Amino acid sequence: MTGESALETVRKDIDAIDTAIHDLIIRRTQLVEQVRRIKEEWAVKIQPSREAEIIYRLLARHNGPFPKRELVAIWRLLITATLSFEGPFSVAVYVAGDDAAYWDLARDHFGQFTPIARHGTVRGVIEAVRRQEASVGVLPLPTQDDADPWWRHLLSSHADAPRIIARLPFAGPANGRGGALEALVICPVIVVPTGRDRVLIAAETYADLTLPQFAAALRRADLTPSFTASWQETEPPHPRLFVAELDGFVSAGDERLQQVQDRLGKSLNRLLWLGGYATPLGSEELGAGWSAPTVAMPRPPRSEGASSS
Ligand SMILES: O=C(O)C(=O)C[C@]1(C(=O)O)C=C[C@@H](O)C=C1
Repeated sequence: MTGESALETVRKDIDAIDTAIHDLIIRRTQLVEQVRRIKEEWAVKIQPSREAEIIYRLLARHNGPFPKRELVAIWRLLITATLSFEGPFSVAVYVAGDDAAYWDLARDHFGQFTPIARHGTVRGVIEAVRRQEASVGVLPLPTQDDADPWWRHLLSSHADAPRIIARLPFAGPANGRGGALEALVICPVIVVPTGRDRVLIAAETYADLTLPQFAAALRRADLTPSFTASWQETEPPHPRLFVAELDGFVSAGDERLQQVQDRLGKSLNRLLWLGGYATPLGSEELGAGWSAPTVAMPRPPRSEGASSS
């Protein structure tokens, strides 16, 4: 067989495979039509934990040279296409001036055809999600020295309040303008355990409670803070706020949170669950070719107002 006729034969096989993949996409969408009807009355359609589980499962069974990041990208597009088929789906993203780094992160995760609206302030993103003008919001990953930490605007016990649902990028840095930049996604939906989770909680105090004391109380209750930060509210009644990211799934009703509340007693005004995320894929899972960003949030320096763990 000549090279050209061999190529012809292989291309016929590729065409047959493309047809089979296409048929399966059509069948998958028919099933999603059932999901769409089940969710008809649901205000929020996105199920971030289910999305992560789909990708964890496929990556675990993957083999052969097809790159895992591209495999994830294909499924992200399938899932995002499905979401907009279930109901209107849009993204509010924080864009600081000309720097569209978070836009790129949002586009990589939610696809190039999902409507994305820019907001020049983190508050604008949160309000857009709260008013249901956007389905999800993309915000910078909190750091120790945020001048205006957005997580404090999420302190609400309201059932429909926006919560943290995902961390981006989910499958390692792509070719976006942000390089190793990371973000959190918010939406008024509650994540459920996937087996690979982190959650964020916030606390409010009017007492002399310090962040190291708060972090120590978490550890005494068998919780593992991987990031903590604090904020002194400038507006009356001037509470001091703490945020902590915890390793593993901890639900809002987890008895360990109750233990923290009991131990700190009156010095803790309230302890709130801010949501969580299925942990993004690490470089070892995705294969070589790029250097992984730190998967835990930046560790706080050992200084006043910060505790390391
Ligand atoms: O399983 C669901 O709830 C779906 O809506 C289907 C699906 C998918 O495409 O598999 C789409 C969107 C959700 O966020 C999760 C999964």
